[in-house]
Amino acid sequence: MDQKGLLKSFQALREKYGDVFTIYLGSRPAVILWWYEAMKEALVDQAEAFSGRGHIAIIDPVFQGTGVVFANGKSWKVLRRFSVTTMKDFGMGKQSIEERIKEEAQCLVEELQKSQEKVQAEIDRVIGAHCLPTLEDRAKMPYTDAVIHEIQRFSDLVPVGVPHSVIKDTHFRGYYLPKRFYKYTEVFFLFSALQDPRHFEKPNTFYPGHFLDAQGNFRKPEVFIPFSMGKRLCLGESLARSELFLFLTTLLQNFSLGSPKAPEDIDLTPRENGLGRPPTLFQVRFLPRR
Ligand code: HEM
Repeated sequence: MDQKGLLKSFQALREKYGDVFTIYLGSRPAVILWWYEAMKEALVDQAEAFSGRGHIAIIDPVFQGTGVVFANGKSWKVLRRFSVTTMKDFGMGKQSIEERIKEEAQCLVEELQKSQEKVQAEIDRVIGAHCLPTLEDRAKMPYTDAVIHEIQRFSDLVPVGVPHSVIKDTHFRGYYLPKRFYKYTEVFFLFSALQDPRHFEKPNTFYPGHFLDAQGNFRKPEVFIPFSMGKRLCLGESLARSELFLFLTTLLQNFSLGSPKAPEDIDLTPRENGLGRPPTLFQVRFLPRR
């Protein structure tokens, strides 16, 4: 295994052993499921069995199995129900949360406008006119929506997501995953589904067309699952999607983004860091548009 390029090592193993295989993280077995189809079979078709949360050795001492993300069993069910209700009470998806996000986005714009940074190069990606963007605009802005989805697809920040575990004896594609492994076996889901050449025409290129049909309407391929699926589906999906839309549109309404480097000189290769793919550090300049 290449410690600095675990994902490449996984890729090589997948080519040799197929879409379901086990690796050992130290002495702990971890089952890897590759591609959307395997993930769907586990997370949706056998949702209950795969709803356990895997144990991440470095995180366990901090959370000690508490908090909705890392809890298991009854406490997870209670916490998840509580979180969903609380988020609804906070107005998730309703006007109030939209207002709050817009206020935050506006504050960010004001902060950036205060700084007198000049740009060397600029990219004009203009959305909207003079009013503040609202969530209602999203349906009328298929290209913007496609760009946002393509940013998420292309960056594929955490391709392995958060590990799961099986909470009962489980048969999966001819393999047996016993419950007694519950505390010892992680199941990782490779979100590299986002780079699947069978579903995305140009998987290694930033291409918003992946999310547009021939008429330019927004379309979301079924395999686009950066928020996972099934019982552990990200609780913040709706909030995160609202934020991404309102922040990006508000920023681009007020600024053109520029880079001191020519576009062709910008290296988009992510820094591979363990199981994540954080982007390289970029210098970005914001040029006020008025
Ligand atoms: C672009 C932003 C985000 C992405 C891509 C993302 C992605 C994910 C993923 C992949 C998981 C693991 C799902 C699984 O175990 O199968 C997750 C879990 C979770 N996310 Fe997010 N998330 C985002 C933002 C947020 C935000 C803003 C919140 C809070 C408001 C949030 C709250 C949670 C919670 C509570 C869980 C644990 C759910 C559970 O274990 O039952 N996320 N997220």
